[in-house]
Amino acid sequence: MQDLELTEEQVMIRDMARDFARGEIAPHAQAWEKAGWIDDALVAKMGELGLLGMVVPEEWGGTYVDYVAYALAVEEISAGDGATGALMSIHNSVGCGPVLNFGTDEQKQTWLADLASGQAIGCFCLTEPQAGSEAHNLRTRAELRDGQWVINGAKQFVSNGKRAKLAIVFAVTDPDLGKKGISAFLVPTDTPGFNVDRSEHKMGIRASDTCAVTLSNCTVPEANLLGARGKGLAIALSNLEGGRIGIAAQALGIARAAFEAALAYARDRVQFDKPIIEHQSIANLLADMHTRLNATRLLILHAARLRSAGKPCLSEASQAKLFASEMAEKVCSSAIQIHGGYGYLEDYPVERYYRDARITQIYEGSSEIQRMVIARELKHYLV
Ligand SMILES: CC(C)(COP(=O)(O)OP(=O)(O)OC[C@H]1O[C@@H](n2cnc3c(N)ncnc32)[C@H](O)[C@@H]1OP(=O)(O)O)[C@@H](O)C(=O)NCCC(=O)NCCSC(=O)CCS(=O)O
Repeated sequence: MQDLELTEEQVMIRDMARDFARGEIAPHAQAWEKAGWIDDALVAKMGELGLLGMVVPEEWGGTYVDYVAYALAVEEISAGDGATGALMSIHNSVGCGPVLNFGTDEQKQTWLADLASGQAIGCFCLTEPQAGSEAHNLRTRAELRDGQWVINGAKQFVSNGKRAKLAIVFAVTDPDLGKKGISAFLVPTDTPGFNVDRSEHKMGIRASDTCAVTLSNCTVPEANLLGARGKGLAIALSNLEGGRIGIAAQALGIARAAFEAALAYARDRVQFDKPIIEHQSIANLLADMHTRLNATRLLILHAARLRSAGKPCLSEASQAKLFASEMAEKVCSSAIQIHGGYGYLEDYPVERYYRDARITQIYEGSSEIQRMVIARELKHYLV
């Protein structure tokens, strides 16, 4: 896709991320998947390059340019490895985002520079065994005792859970107030009582650590309340709005990697005396894949531009995530089809892309939730 609507700075960031992903991420993705862990040195390098502080302004130690630059960078890193794209997107959007948007100056001083440089990775502890799509149905409790918050409960599907130094934890502080009784907390993960119980064994993005966490009398100072008491759900949902742009970009990156692998294979693989790209059925598949990728990027950039401008983009972010994640499954499946039997083998990366892409229809709000959000926002649609 041509760069007509991108600034020089956006192109520069995208190209830097692309070179880095091609040189230092993609060659190791399969090994990291086997190890179930992204190399620590690579994560440190991402921090040095500014890739982990992309929503944080310079004054707080970050590299924020705008959400377009961020989305382009997530796409590139995810084209190198979907798991690394997940780490990057989740850390930026729902790790750094809540501190930046709702933290006091003191909380920002304490955390933002370390988060933005990657010295501290963030994780987002919202989901619970019984509270997935129904985000407000939390059982984790936080009680104020002698000037400290004592938190007890269980969290599920916490990406970056093992690696994180800071957890954004959502807990019920005022059970009688329903959705308005949920609050957010900054919990350093070395706080006694913050326990990572296990890393989950997943279908895809296996190098990304997805954890089950329990909080057992996990006690933090009163000052670790993030934002106003009772505003936890709004804090979670507003950061997920930005997060969904990141996950859409992740899906796009994975799908683009699958497309590029299929294109290269189709140019090389000869059947019936000619490269298979010269067979119309294969050429048509590639044409559809390319079109879907470019249409998706436009949706993502549109949502990213709105968010950069400080405009509401709840529906647009959900549209981008919905479309990108469903597109990614189709495109990755076509890439396997083009590879034939080889596409089903671990020797080629397309089977990993297919597995990695699947989660993007589920986390940070399933496709069903994105449709619900988009439909609800139609109340603003003027006819
Ligand atoms: C299904 C839901 C959309 C339902 O939401 P609710 O109806 O329960 O919420 P509301 O009453 O609409 O809003 C509550 C509160 O939040 C404010 N809000 C909502 N959206 C925004 C926004 N975009 N920006 C700012 N504020 C917002 C709203 O105004 C209300 O505030 P007040 O009370 O009026 O002050 C919702 O439950 C939902 O989205 N569910 C999906 C949850 C989800 O995505 N979970 C995934 C979590 S993380 C994960 O997947 C793991 C990977 S990772 O580690 O990231």
